[in-house]
Amino acid sequence: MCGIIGVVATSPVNQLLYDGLLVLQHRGQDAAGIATSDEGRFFMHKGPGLVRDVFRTRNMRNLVGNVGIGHVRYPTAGSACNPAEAQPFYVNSPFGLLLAHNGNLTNSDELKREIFLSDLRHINTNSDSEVLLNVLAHELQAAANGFKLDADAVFRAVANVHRRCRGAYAAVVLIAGFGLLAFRDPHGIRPLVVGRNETEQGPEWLVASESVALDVLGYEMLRDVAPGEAILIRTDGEFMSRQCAPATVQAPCMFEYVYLARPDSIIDGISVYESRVKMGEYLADKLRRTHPQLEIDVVIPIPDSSRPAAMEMATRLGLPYREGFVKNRYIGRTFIMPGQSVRRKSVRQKLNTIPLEFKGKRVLLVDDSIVRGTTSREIVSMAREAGAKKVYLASAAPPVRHANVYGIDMPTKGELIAAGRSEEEICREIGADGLFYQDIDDLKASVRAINPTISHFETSCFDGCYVTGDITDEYLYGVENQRGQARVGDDGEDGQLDLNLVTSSEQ
Ligand SMILES: O=P(O)(O)OC[C@H]1O[C@H](OP(=O)(O)OP(=O)(O)O)[C@H](O)[C@@H]1O
Ligand SMILES: NC(=O)CC[C@H](N)C(=O)O
Ligand SMILES: [Mg+2]
Repeated sequence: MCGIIGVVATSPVNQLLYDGLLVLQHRGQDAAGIATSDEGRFFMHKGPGLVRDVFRTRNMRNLVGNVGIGHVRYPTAGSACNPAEAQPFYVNSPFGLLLAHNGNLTNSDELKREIFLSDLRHINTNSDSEVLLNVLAHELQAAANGFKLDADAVFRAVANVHRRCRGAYAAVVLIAGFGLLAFRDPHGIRPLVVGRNETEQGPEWLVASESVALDVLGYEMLRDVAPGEAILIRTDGEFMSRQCAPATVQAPCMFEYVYLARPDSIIDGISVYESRVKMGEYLADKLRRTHPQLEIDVVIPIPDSSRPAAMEMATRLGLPYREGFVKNRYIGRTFIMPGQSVRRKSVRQKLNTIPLEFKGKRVLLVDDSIVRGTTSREIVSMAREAGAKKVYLASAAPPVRHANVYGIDMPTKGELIAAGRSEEEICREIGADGLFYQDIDDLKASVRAINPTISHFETSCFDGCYVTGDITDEYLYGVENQRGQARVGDDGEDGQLDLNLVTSSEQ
């Protein structure tokens, strides 16, 4: 779940893209990049690290132009420490293209072979996003009418991308001298919204992973990009869109609502915050139903993402809500950090207890999800060290028992604390006195309560049902091996990349 952003404006966009990436930082902490376009010429700076570390004033000055795209990366293919896999990716032919991608292709190995053998294109990294760009490049070349590119050709090319690519992809693409293209896979697994800003010089358009970017940058939210849809904005501000997939079954990723997205975002008509509050409501009702005698003195959230659910649980159960853990705001999200040892260390560095809230009490700790158990193991023992009499743990999401192949880096079942374990065994493993999970149906109901028009969600990590229909055990086994090897040495490395590209503007 990387963060992507694209803009067509009437004035320079470098600062706007930087600010937008800062707002999307929670979606990827490993690398960042911005590319801009000015009169058919591309400018790009990208590298490993947080947005604030990757861009210096001199880099920003070089990013000229009124059109651009940006990316923050959380790798699901390749490795976190390879600077060559930072995005956007560039190909010079046809026309000059730059792409930023959120998601994960599930047939990238197959496509890579095909691209080499039939399309005569070379892929130089292990990133599936480079594959996506090359498929698009090939299809654009084939669809372009002679040397002239028009909107119809672009939409036909995206239709062929949908035909060839499997998995999850929300992408923004700069086409040199032509404009900004944005598209979402036929299931709409990863989010993408479009907004507009009226200026005296004409309309400006912004496409981003989450609506919070529109809010903060002063754009008015127009709508979500529909599953399978492509949006094309010419450099002069002309806006066009077309449905490019023959059949779509909308299935937004459930984990966006549980954890990934910011609570102040609205994805596919569902307020992330409201859905999390509902999760708390359903979980409180389940707890009362299944454990009517359980005595709890206080509800304590595990910051940050669990707060809305924890607060609602406390209200519903008629219990006090207390902030028992203080978070160091300068340490990023643990779950999306590369490498288990760094994740474990960061939980202790990030969270500290206020003993007063634990001493002699029966505490109910609430988290949004338990994935590898890194956070809960540490937190439960910290609560005991702080003097808690009983430590119960509730998870606003059901047990995560299956690998994710659509843009969340949990490719190996073995790393998931709930894989192959009963709830009692997980509870023992975590060291809690009781463990309470949300039911999958209640999770779905929590999200549907906000927007009943969406009937399907991508819930594979909870139920093992993969919406794209192409995921076999053999495939999952292959991914486990591949990712296991790629992650070795994911401990960070410096290496920034500047590109100052001259491209043709003769389209
Ligand atoms: O079981 P685990 O593998 O530890 O993963 C789950 C935990 O990771 C996330 O927190 P994170 O610290 O990433 O971010 P947050 O501050 O948004 O809660 C999530 O909110 C859980 O607390
Ligand atoms: N989490 C994502 O969206 C990752 C995008 C892409 N698969 C990469 O690894 O860079
Ligand atoms: Mg958390």
